[in-house]
Amino acid sequence: MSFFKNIFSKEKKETLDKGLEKSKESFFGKLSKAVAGKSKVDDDVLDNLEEVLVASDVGVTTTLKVIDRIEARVAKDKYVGTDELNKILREEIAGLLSETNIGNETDFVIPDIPKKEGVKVPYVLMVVGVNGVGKTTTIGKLASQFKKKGLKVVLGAADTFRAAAIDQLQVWADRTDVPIVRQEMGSDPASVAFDSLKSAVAQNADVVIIDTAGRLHNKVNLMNELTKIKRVMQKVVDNSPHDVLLVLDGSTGQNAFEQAKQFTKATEVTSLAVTKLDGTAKGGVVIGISDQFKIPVKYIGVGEGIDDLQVFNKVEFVDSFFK
Ligand SMILES: Nc1nc2c(ncn2[C@@H]2O[C@H](COP(=O)(O)OP(=O)(O)OP(=O)(O)O)[C@@H](O)[C@H]2O)c(=O)[nH]1
Repeated sequence: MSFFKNIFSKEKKETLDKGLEKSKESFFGKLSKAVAGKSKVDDDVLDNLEEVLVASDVGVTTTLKVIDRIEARVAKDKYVGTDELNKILREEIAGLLSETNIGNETDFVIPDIPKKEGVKVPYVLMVVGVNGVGKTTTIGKLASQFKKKGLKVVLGAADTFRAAAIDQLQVWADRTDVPIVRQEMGSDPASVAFDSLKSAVAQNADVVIIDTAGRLHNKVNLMNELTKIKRVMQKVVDNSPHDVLLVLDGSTGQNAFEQAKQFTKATEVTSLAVTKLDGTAKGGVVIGISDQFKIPVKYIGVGEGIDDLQVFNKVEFVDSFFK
């Protein structure tokens, strides 16, 4: 029985366990096969383990790092059963996640931004990511969670490239009963972001979430657009955005790595949300991306429902993944 069960809410744990079901099944099945019939950790076992990690979308670089650590820890040819190997693997992966995911957050909180000349300053969260990864849904879920915490939220529809994106954000604004700042399709995204921040300040809002367009096919445009949005936002709130959250679809495995690479080249990404971890066996992507890009995973999506976004907690994640 796991010690962590006592710390975290039962409901959250159940959703996480269920969300990671496919990743776990596939991981465990393969892990058991990797050591089946073996009585010691030899090159064969390490090779098999490497294959399992790569197949779980942990990524080659991170996989090799984990294998090296296990090799350094377990004396070659020493007897190690599945349970013990699993325990060692779990400890090494938890250690790896700890290098980037320093805190152990369990709740939707945002830092307080000091007042400026006596006026409340909202926390500015800019959300980036390509279309279809679950960006709008994540923004909606975040708005709902922050609101539940008693925070005043404003949404900014700065993805003006497609009318559907604005309309979809409007749907979430209505659903969560949160004000939204929007303009016509095709209007300047930076202007929408500027208006959103002005509106948030005027309304004494605690947090403003800015949706942006994620057209990766033209990296220079993307970079220019995000840079301009930031520059214009800083006219209203110093040092904004306080967080640039990149949303990645966990079910796309290696594609998510590629997107992380492109976005980190285009702008400074300060945190990650990995969505759609339910229904995929590629949960290992969380471990690899966080390790390779040295960016903390802040949120994970484990379902389509409004409450199916969780604050990423490395202890819970590893506990659930390896249970
Ligand atoms: N199963 C599951 N589905 C999710 C999750 N997050 C988002 N989705 C679904 O993914 C689909 C795409 O999500 P959107 O929020 O529309 O994606 P987007 O990135 O904003 O894409 P555009 O609106 O096309 O820009 C929707 O059907 C969501 O319900 C998740 O964690 N799990």
